Formats: sequence, C-alpha cells, structure tokens
Amino acid sequence: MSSYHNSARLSQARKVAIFGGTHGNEMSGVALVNLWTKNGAEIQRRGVETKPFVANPKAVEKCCRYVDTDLNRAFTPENLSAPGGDDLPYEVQRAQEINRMFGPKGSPEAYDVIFDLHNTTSNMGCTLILESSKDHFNLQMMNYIKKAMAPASCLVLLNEHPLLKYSTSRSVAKHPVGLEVGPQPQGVLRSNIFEAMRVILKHALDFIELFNEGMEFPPCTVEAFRVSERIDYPRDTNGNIIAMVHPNLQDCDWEPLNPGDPMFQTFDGKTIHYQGSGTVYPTFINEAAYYEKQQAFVTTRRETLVASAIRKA
Ligand SMILES: CC(=O)N[C@@H](CC(=O)O)C(=O)O
Ligand SMILES: [Zn+2]
Repeated sequence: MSSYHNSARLSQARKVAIFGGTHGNEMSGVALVNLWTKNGAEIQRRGVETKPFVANPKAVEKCCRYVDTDLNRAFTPENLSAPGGDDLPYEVQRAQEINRMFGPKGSPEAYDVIFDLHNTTSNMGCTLILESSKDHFNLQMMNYIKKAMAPASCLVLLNEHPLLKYSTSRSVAKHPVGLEVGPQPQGVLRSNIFEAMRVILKHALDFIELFNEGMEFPPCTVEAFRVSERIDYPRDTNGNIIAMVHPNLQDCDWEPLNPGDPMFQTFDGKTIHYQGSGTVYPTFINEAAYYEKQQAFVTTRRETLVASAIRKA
C-alpha cells in the first residue's frame, strides 16, 4: 500500500558508472576504480550494472590533472560535436569517446547515474556535488547518504550557477553525482580519505538497489550549499598573486564568513577583509588546482532543497 499517491514515478537506475581519474592526480578515485576493476564484488547490486572506469588514463599515467585541457570542463555541446578527430586536444577526443560510451548526453540511452570521484586539497571533508536542484532522484539519494553517514557529516554542494557551472564528465548521465573528498594532496593517497570515499559509494549504491526494488522514498528536505561567487586572489597589475588565504580562513571550509572577516594576508602582512553582503560559506579554500582558474575559494549560501516522494515506475 502506498502512502504517497503522488510519488513521482521514475524509471529504474540500471546503468551506473563510477569514474575515477577524471583528474589524473586525484588518487582515491584512481585507486578505487582500479581496485573495483580487479574485483567488482563490492560494487555489485541486484538489478544494476555498475561499471568502474578510468576517465583520463593519459593524465593518470602522468599523474597530472590533465594533458591538454581540463576533462571536467570539456563536455560542452561544441566539443562533443567537434570534427577533427586526431587533431583535437586529447581530452576533447576523450570527452567524445566517453560521450559515445556513456551517453549520448541528454539522450534516453545515456547511463542513469555516473559517480565521478574527485579529491581536493581543501579541508572540505565528504562532499557530494549536484548540478540541479530539481533532480528529485539525486536529492533523495543525497538525503539517504547523509542519513546513512550520520553522525559523520557529508555535505551537498549545488552548482547550478549560470556562469560558474561547467560541463563535467558526469554530465553525460541522467543523474550526475560528483564526490569530492579532502583534504588530500595531489598525487597522494591517504587511507582516511580513501575509506571515506568508499563508504559514500557503498551508501549510494545501496540507495539505487532499494529504489530499483520498489522502495518508496517519502518527501524530504536536503540542506545544500549553493555556489554563489568565485573569489580570486588579490593580484598586482601583472597578474601575480600578492596575498595568501588568511590563516583564520585556511581550512575553514563550510564555516560562516561574515563581512569584515579576514580573508587574505598579503606577503607584507596586511589583512584583507571580506566585503560581501551577508554571511557566506566558503569552500574549495586554497584548492591547488584552482590557482590556474583564478579562484582562491568559492562562496556558497545555505539553502534547504525540497525533494518530492519518488518511486520506481
Ligand atoms: C578539485 C576539483 O577537481 N574539483 C572538481 C569539482 C567537480 O567535480 O565539480 C573540478 O573542479 O572539476
Ligand atoms: Zn577533480
């Protein structure tokens, strides 16, 4: 008997992929995907085909973020339809290949869910990244994972900013989910970070199995941090950085930053204060990969997202 007569009826999630090495120097995802490629017992669930996949093997080989261009920005309509074959940048070719294997993006044949495993040098802990506040399947999954992880915390970062959103590898799937676990230096494996990522995946796959078996998920709310603004380092007229993240802000991902709070410290010891309007929650603070993207951190705002009841069709 169903208590939620207006549950959204969604098709089952039968095709699931786990991407590691979208960035070749983020080692937890690479190690987990290699482990599960050797023995997939841990990621098998009834009625689901789960494919572990190394997204950027050339970057993994060289242990760098990318070879020619950032794969996790490459899944634009222009790139995916670009002619040129072997003359295209490696990651654009790879994006086309991934789109053929797991997409095509936006089509009914696309994979149902792609989990994309990332590490950050920021002190973000366990973070799940969503690209849409209207994907009720993903919102229900977030709620399930957060409850299963408690009392450990697992936060949800929502990136549907019209300008700051980017075209990710996982965006090929109907339900894209990013996992971002840190802090972990580039090229380094830390057992605590590796295990945290592994546990999130376990709960995520459990959720999919329960959903496919017909479990009904009642309406719920999910606390999320919505990407608001990109903050660059202070620079001189030549574009060189003239300040570092302030010690009061360093490692304080997800903690409130108020107007007037210290934000940067110049090399000659001056403090630069946050000048925005109202409280924000910075994250990706001092992420190594974002120096090239002119980003010292991103501000977010807290929001309560509402998920409707869902049930398989
Ligand atoms: C540090 C890092 O690579 N973060 C990811 C976040 C994401 O997957 O959305 C990226 O910039 O692509
Ligand atoms: Zn990454």
